[in-house]
Amino acid sequence: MATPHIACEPGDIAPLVLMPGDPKRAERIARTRMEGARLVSDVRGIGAWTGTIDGVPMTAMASGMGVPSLSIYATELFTQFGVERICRVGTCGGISRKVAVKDVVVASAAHTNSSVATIDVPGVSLSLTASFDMLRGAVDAARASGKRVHVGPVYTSDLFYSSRMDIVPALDKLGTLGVEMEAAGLFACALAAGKEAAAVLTVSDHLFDGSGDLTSEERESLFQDSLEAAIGALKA
Ligand SMILES: O=P(O)(O)O[C@H]1O[C@H](CO)[C@@H](O)[C@H]1O
Ligand SMILES: O=c1cc[nH]c(=O)[nH]1
Repeated sequence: MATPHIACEPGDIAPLVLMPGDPKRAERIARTRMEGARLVSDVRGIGAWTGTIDGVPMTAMASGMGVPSLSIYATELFTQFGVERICRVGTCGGISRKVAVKDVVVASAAHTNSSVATIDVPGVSLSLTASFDMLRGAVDAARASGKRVHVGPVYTSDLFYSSRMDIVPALDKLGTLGVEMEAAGLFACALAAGKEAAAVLTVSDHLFDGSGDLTSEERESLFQDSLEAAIGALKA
């Protein structure tokens, strides 16, 4: 049965989902890393591609940008399409000076200014964390490839263009690796549905040094290391 935002039958979506923010990245994952990929839904230009990766059925489908957009797709996938695990394959801006552009960041948790952390249980700010098994799978896969990988908390911001850049040094001091816009929402949707999620991010720019920032074309295409770690997370 189709939902308002996904026009296919539950059997058209695999239990394991790779979820970039960018629909073009989802299509690129399908065309370059999937076997037998077929487009099963394309509502609002958010293509859902289902095929196999290393013999395992998987779907690649974008979240769009921000927690509100991601939460629509993640909730429908978890609650209506039998999805068990979603791994975000995203980009982030570096906050910690330990991370460099093109490095892989595996989010163990996500701090956020989004209401997803506080809306469900009044008076409580929820801990929004990755699934332990998926986290371990992502880190093992990333380390096996010999690439630079960092594991730790990220900051999920509701705003890309924020007037509060003054908070970044405090986040840095608390060990926050980078900033992006969806991980906390994904972890919250998984919690609510009793399912699992993780987030693997390519560092696309650095808040304290913009000299090596990726171009929009590179943001779309330079995600190979993150993708392999995300596949490791889904298969763990
Ligand atoms: O590259 P994606 O996965 O979209 O992730 C990051 O890029 C977008 C902002 O440019 C936001 O969605 C942010 O989270
Ligand atoms: O949200 C994001 C994503 C990538 N880079 C940033 O600086 N912010």
